[in-house]
Amino acid sequence: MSADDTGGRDETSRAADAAVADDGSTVGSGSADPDADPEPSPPLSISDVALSYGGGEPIVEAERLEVPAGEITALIGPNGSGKSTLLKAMNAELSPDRGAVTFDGTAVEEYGTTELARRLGLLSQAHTAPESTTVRELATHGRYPHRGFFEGMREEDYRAVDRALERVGVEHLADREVGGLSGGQGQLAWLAMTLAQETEALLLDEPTTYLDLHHQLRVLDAVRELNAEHGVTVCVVLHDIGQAARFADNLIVLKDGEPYEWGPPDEVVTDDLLREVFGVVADVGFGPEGPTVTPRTAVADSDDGDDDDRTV
Ligand SMILES: Nc1ncnc2c1ncn2[C@@H]1O[C@H](COP(=O)(O)OP(=O)(O)OP(=O)(O)O)[C@@H](O)[C@H]1O
Repeated sequence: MSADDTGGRDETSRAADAAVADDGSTVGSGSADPDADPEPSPPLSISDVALSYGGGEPIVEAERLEVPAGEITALIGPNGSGKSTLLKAMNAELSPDRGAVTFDGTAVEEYGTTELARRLGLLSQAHTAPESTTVRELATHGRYPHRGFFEGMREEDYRAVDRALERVGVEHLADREVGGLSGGQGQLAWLAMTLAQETEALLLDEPTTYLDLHHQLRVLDAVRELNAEHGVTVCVVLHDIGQAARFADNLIVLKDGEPYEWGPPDEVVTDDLLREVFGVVADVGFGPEGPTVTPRTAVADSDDGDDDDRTV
């Protein structure tokens, strides 16, 4: 699918407000039959958006993009191409200079902060918490949007925190202070906080950074599980293109702040794309789980992507 193709997806099939599922969780709309497919959470849509910091030159411009309802979409692109900036706009942290980002048909800025946080969870790259905060306390912060201002933790909040710690595999770190964690352990702790929010949609900015392969797969499995069990809509920034192609239902490729291509991985990932967008010569194959990518070498900086095959 090309960047300017509207895709014609039906935006009317939106889930009702989050309901309490059988296991007490509040993600998605739940279902009486555990074997039935969950009703998908709403989509995120971007139309005619220009994003900048402080009203300067646009960093991202996109006519139309969609993170489809109840599907996993990976946002990929070179360093500085605008992935985090786009995610910030999806979470109403950055107001568009033009156009709108909508979730469930409403511009994200029109939601109150707490209401949006109840429905949309963001794992950003910028983490700050007092060093003495324990992993469990951090995960507990994820429950604030679901509690009244003066309310303490309810039974369902404790259960949500336990579920998040378990999903991410950090129960054994629950009483450790975040200041004493390794980079990867810290990343998992912040992810547990985001999952404890139990939202209908998840925006994850490089959730696998710092993680060894086992933990990368564990995190992606946890996200896939949430998507399959609760229909959670996911937009995730990943740098490993092969991993993104295996994991996601759709890819959005950003280049220099503009959508270059979007659609299913087997349509999007080609050796031309890897060369022209990522500046790498790579072999692209097709396995049972979708495209496989074997990077060979970096294209020389002076190569403009024409027929010249020089490599560094
Ligand atoms: N707070 C900011 N103020 C001004 N410019 C910014 C700010 N944050 C990012 N930028 C600029 O916006 C552009 C896109 O940055 P962004 O972080 O969105 O890219 P990215 O694709 O997520 O990159 P990476 O893969 O390196 O994380 C870059 O040129 C960056 O320098």
